[in-house]
Amino acid sequence: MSLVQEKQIAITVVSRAANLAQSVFKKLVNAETVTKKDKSPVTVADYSCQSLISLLLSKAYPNDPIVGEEDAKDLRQPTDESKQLKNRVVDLVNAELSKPQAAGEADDLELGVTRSETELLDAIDRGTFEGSAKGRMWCLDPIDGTKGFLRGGQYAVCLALLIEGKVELGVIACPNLPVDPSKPDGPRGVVFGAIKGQGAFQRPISETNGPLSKISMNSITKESIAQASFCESVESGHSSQGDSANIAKELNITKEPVRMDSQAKYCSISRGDGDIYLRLPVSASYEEKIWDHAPGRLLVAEAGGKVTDIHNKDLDFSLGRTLKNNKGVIVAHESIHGDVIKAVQKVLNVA
Ligand SMILES: Nc1ncnc2c1ncn2[C@@H]1O[C@H](COP(=O)(O)O)[C@@H](OP(=O)(O)O)[C@H]1O
Ligand SMILES: [Mg+2]
Repeated sequence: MSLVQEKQIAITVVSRAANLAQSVFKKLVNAETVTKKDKSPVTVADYSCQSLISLLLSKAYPNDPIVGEEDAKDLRQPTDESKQLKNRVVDLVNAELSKPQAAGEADDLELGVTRSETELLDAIDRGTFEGSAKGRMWCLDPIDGTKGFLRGGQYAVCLALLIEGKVELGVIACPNLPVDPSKPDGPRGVVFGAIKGQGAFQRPISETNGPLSKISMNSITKESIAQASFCESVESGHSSQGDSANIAKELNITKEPVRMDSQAKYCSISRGDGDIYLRLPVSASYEEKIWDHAPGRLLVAEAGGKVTDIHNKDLDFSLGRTLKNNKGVIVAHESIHGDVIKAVQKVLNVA
């Protein structure tokens, strides 16, 4: 199967999951959110989107492993809370699966058919692959930016295909991002995608049969770097906002940072809504997760940007479920990435 066909499949499954997420968005009740051992929240939408995407992917690629953020352990507990959550997941996924195939959606996914509870829970657990430098694997973040999802901000459904440890295809759906950035109150919901060597594109999620438009980062030079705008996490625990302010000062950037949850940051700068994305380590021990960066990294690269860590090393997706050989993430247009790295290394006192 060609990467172009795989792209159509990835866009279809991610867009379906984005529809599902949108239907849950803001309607969550407490019983639909649980707190994981590491204290991060996980919602009925995280489980449902992982189930839906893993299930559809396994129709198209029964042998491909999936590295997904969630597992179904909590849904399999014999408590009332777990049962309630599980029933809601099954209902939501089946409601989306039962919608017939629309024009433009990929064939062979058996859309229009509901599934048993066992199939849907097993699909979630297909995401427990440990990662590999060999062969094919999919990398899935069913709801990236769960805190953004809960607070009514940005969130993203993120899927990437990796071959021999390299990202070959990436698709990200942002249900809450304006279709036209100049009309923040206009329609929302955009799907972004990229194939290695073939560019980056976007399309409204709802237009399953609509054209994909090519996107690119703003061209920016050393001379205009002071006019750049940068984005970072809303969560100060995910990226040091004090360090980013000092880096901005070092680059003579005066615009306030744009704070946004999820890989919507990669999407925004890929289409020129901003110029730089800084993710600066808060704790020395945290290892970035591959599903938080795989599709975003390809999207930016295909839109004219460069993505490295704070040591100017490429992100290495071949080492398991985390980027264990990288620290932080620095994203900027190729023409200014070197200058941004210099400022980052000066402020953080690293080389
Ligand atoms: N201490 C930390 N440093 C950096 N990232 C962290 C972190 N703790 C959690 N994260 C990750 O940050 C992601 C959200 O990124 P952002 O801050 O850009 O919105 C979370 O994804 P999920 O929301 O999918 O769990 C989670 O994987
Ligand atoms: Mg995430």
